[in-house]
Amino acid sequence: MPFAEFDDVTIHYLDEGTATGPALVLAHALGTGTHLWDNIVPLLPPGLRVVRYDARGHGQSSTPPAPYTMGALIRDAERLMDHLGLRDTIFVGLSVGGMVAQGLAVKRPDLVRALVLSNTGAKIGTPEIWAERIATAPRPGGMEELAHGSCERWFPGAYVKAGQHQPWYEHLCAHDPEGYAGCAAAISGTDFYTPTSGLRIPTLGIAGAEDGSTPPDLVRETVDLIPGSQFRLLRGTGHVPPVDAPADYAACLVDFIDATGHLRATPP
Ligand SMILES: O=C(O)CC1=CCC(=O)O1
Repeated sequence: MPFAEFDDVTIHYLDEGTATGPALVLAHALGTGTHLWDNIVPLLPPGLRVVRYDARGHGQSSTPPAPYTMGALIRDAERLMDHLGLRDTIFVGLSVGGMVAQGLAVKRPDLVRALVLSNTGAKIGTPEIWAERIATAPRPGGMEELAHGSCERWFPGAYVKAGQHQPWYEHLCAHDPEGYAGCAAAISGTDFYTPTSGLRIPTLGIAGAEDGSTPPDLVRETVDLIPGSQFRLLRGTGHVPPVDAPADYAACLVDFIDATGHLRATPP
């Protein structure tokens, strides 16, 4: 199981596909992990190197004491990519992963040649919403309460009614409250409207029509900060389309990878 050890955190990652190919990096949402991408990776074109990782406080990465800053989450991605010798990648970030994507592209343009900002925003929620979740996470039954609310916001009603959300509900219930609260604090303190509006790289925004966390208008407003960006609205899905609409989601990625010429790019 690959791990990268840094001074304050150990990051678990998966490095798949063609080792010498141009790279795609996948950064997940709050309360999920590398498995968010399980249905997507097999649908990506051959020839790519596909790297995904667990954010600090998530999955098999370590959980430093909360709270975390967005700067720390960005630094983790940066250090992992340097550790793996990745440059000129397409960085796909979903939700908080999309915030990391924006910050990383501003900080280290050598690492990111194109961006997919999926179900995310330059700013997500309000300090009050995040303070409430940070207080709830460590309470007895707190993660269950958060898991319930998350599934309501993340998935279309019919998906929840049919019980298809159940594995994700259980995953969220079992999530380390410190890791959840730590990353929630990072989101709470982040407003990327100004830095993101300075980006000048190919960008695709992906939104789910039934996303109760980062609605389509927020995703569109965010990618509109970057001149020339594209926007795709996926119907019948919510906040985590790699889970409930993998074929449509992968098709968006494949079209974008084609349009950027990434597979024709010379690997680093
Ligand atoms: O938990 C949510 O409602 C949605 C969310 C915000 C940031 C993230 O990664 O997930």
